[in-house]
Amino acid sequence: MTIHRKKKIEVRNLVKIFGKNTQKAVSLIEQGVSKQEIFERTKQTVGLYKVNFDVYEGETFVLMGLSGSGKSTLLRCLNRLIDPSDGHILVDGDDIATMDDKELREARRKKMSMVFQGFALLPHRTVIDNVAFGLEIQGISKEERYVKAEEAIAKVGLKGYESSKTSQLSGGMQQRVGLARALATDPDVLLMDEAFSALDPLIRSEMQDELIALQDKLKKTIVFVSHDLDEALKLGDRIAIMKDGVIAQIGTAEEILTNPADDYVSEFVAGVDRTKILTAENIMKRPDPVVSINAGLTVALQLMKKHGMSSIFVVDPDKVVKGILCVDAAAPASKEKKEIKDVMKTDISIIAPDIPIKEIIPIMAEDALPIAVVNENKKLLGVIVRGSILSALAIKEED
Ligand SMILES: Nc1ncnc2c1ncn2[C@@H]1O[C@H](COP(=O)(O)OP(=O)(O)OP(=O)(O)O)[C@@H](O)[C@H]1O
Repeated sequence: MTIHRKKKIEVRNLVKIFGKNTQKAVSLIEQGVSKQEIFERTKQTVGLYKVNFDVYEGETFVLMGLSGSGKSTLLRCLNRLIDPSDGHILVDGDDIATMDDKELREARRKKMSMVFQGFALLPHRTVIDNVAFGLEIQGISKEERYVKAEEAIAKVGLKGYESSKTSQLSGGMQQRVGLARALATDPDVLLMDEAFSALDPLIRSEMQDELIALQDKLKKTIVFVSHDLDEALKLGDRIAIMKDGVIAQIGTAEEILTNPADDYVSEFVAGVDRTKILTAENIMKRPDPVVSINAGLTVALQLMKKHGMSSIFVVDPDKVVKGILCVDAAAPASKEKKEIKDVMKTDISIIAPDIPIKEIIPIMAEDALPIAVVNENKKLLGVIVRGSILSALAIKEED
């Protein structure tokens, strides 16, 4: 990643062994013995082994993996709901792993909140009491906690429901209460453990959209656990794929789909609809050569011949796309002393780099000419031809 951003969380060599004889288990892992065999031989469970990653400020980082891969253990180590066996968890440079109780309480109060699966609400209390509860246990005055609770309730769109009993609310609304409770303390970091897994698919998708919208405004650092790949791809700026307590790959959705680190990750992502995830930017080719609108048709024809192209994009001196020149039109026109601008096709397909393949396919079907990928100033960034889509989707061309 080239953008320079502040690291909010740095996890270093994190190990969690469930059981008493952690050293024995660690030495077996180091000999390459599998998690399953370690359990059979020692009754120790490897929860996490030498996990390393960073989460940047304002990022949504998703921990993803099959059941038992260690996602929840990892998330719970971040705020020490589970004590790690070894390693470091730096939040703003302070090591959560080595904090004493007082420091830990302080860090949890100021820095991190957790949103649980199944909401963990008090059913007979009202919405506002539930939201204020987190502040109450932190010893914040009644007046202040109700002001903050009101604010958090508004953020999650529950204004008007302050005095409803949570047991009377729908699942989606209950999860909003859980989210409001986590937001009430205004934490920098939100830890979300399968937060939407208990919701039915439609509500779940709605909550995902709302989290994305909320995150656009609040810009928290979010670590989100999910076993659902679609959810991970939708929410995560980056995703860590876990297997047997280790991280198999960390990357953006595009990186993981286009360049899976191993067979495990490949299998994991095999069923994903790539046309929804991969964008123009991921599949475009470099746009060279292009021809200047001020060049002659002979130059354009030579370029096309040299590079085996049947068409070429025409650009102005600022690299802004002006049209496309096809060899069929250029060849006869060059004999009539015409200029590029007289014969180029100006009605061309132009798309932004973040357009998913799903939306590019119909454009390509309508017009077989290459598509120009341009930035907001219409400068040419890349070119998409039929083959770019086919190879991105790993489809063999029949003819
Ligand atoms: N308290 C515990 N005592 C012993 N083993 C545990 C404990 N908690 C978790 N484990 C084991 O640690 C491993 C990782 O579990 P964890 O719950 O973190 O996985 P997960 O990826 O979150 O799975 P799920 O999606 O099912 O919640 C599993 O093998 C699990 O059995």
